[in-house]
Amino acid sequence: MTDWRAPRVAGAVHSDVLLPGSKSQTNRALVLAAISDGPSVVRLPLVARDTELMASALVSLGARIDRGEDRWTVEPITPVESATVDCGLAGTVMRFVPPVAALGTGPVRFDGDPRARERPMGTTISSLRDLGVQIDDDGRSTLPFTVHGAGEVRGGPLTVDASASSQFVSALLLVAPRFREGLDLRHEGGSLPSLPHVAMTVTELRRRGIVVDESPGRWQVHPGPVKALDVTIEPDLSNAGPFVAAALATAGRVRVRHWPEQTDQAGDAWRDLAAAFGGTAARDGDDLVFTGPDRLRGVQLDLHDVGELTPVVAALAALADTPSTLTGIAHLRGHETDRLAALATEINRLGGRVEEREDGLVISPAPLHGGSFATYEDHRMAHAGAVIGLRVDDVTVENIGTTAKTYPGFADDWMRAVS
Ligand SMILES: O=C(O)C1=C[C@@H](OP(=O)(O)O)[C@@H](O)[C@H](O)C1
Ligand SMILES: C=C(OP(=O)(O)O)C(=O)O
Repeated sequence: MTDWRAPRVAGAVHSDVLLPGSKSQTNRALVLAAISDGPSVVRLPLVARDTELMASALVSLGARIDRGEDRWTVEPITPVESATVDCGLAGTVMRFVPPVAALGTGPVRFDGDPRARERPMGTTISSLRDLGVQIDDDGRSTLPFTVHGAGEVRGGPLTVDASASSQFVSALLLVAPRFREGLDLRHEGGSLPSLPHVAMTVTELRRRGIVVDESPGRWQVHPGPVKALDVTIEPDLSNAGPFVAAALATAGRVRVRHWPEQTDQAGDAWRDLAAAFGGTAARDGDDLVFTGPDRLRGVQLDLHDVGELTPVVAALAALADTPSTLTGIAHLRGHETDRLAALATEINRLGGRVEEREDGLVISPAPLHGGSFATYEDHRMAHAGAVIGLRVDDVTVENIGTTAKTYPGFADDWMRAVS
């Protein structure tokens, strides 16, 4: 646990940032490579706790991963007799890997960090059971559990409630081409969050030759081989958030290198979020340049589609000089921590005025003071603390090392960017 004094800046932040690869793209590329028809190459993968856990999980299921610098070669799974998978706190590992294990023949036991045992897993367990897969969970509907693969999964029609996490949908779609009948998946229940992440799943399947028919709340994945591919991972635009926020919070200017022209990443929404806070985002060649407003104003935003951006948005809102309302994000209570409770508690501890609502936060202007900002094993809470610390004296972010979940170099890159 390394507590870390967040750097306070006197003036505007001006900097260039080169971000590590996307967690969501890296972990999709690894899963698809592990079930594909030959060796795949993943270039510029994110190397961080969540992707290391994914790589280890797939290796324990029988894949081979040869890790060169900036280039991983993945040989697909050859079945193993049994395995154990450590999911850490990675939603993508705990939701994406059980359907892969269901294709195998031996028992695969899944567990993770203490908090992982509290994250929603019921839909993964019930959907695989509905497809005929045997799972032992001692009646808990959470981690730990054991998947007993029978060598194949029939697939076909399936209805799930994925209102707690889009990852329940993505997980099934990723492996569906390997089900005997493919999959005709419907979501029924509360509104499905994080739609860009589902779009990313569909894009990645199609790039590998899989036919996917889509209509709202329904995905039909045709069975067939997953073509091995040589892919390059985009920079992680969700992790661009704190740097974009540095420009917005200080009337600064931050250039994010290699921002893709077209992408499914949720973090692409930073272009609109910057405008909502009164800033600008302008393309300059391969890069996107964010400029902050003279006065940061509050925002009224429904973040249902891009929930993972909330902690940094909330930090900016706490620095704004008019009130903000953030809605559509009840599902954040099942993330790395209950992010609505954590943000309200920690911002209020620094003198803020945050009210927690059932599905969001109301954040009113208040003079903030220094203090300790707890992070609850949540990388994005650490980002939020760093952003607030730019404009408030003596903010200490507890356990900055938690950023290693998706961005091991965060603290160093932040110091460089803001000093
Ligand atoms: O599929 C993915 O890669 C992700 C989907 C989203 O999950 P939720 O739908 O649970 O928010 C997102 O928040 C998470 O960081 C990554
Ligand atoms: C919700 C997140 O992660 P996970 O993939 O563990 O769900 C996140 O990174 O904001």
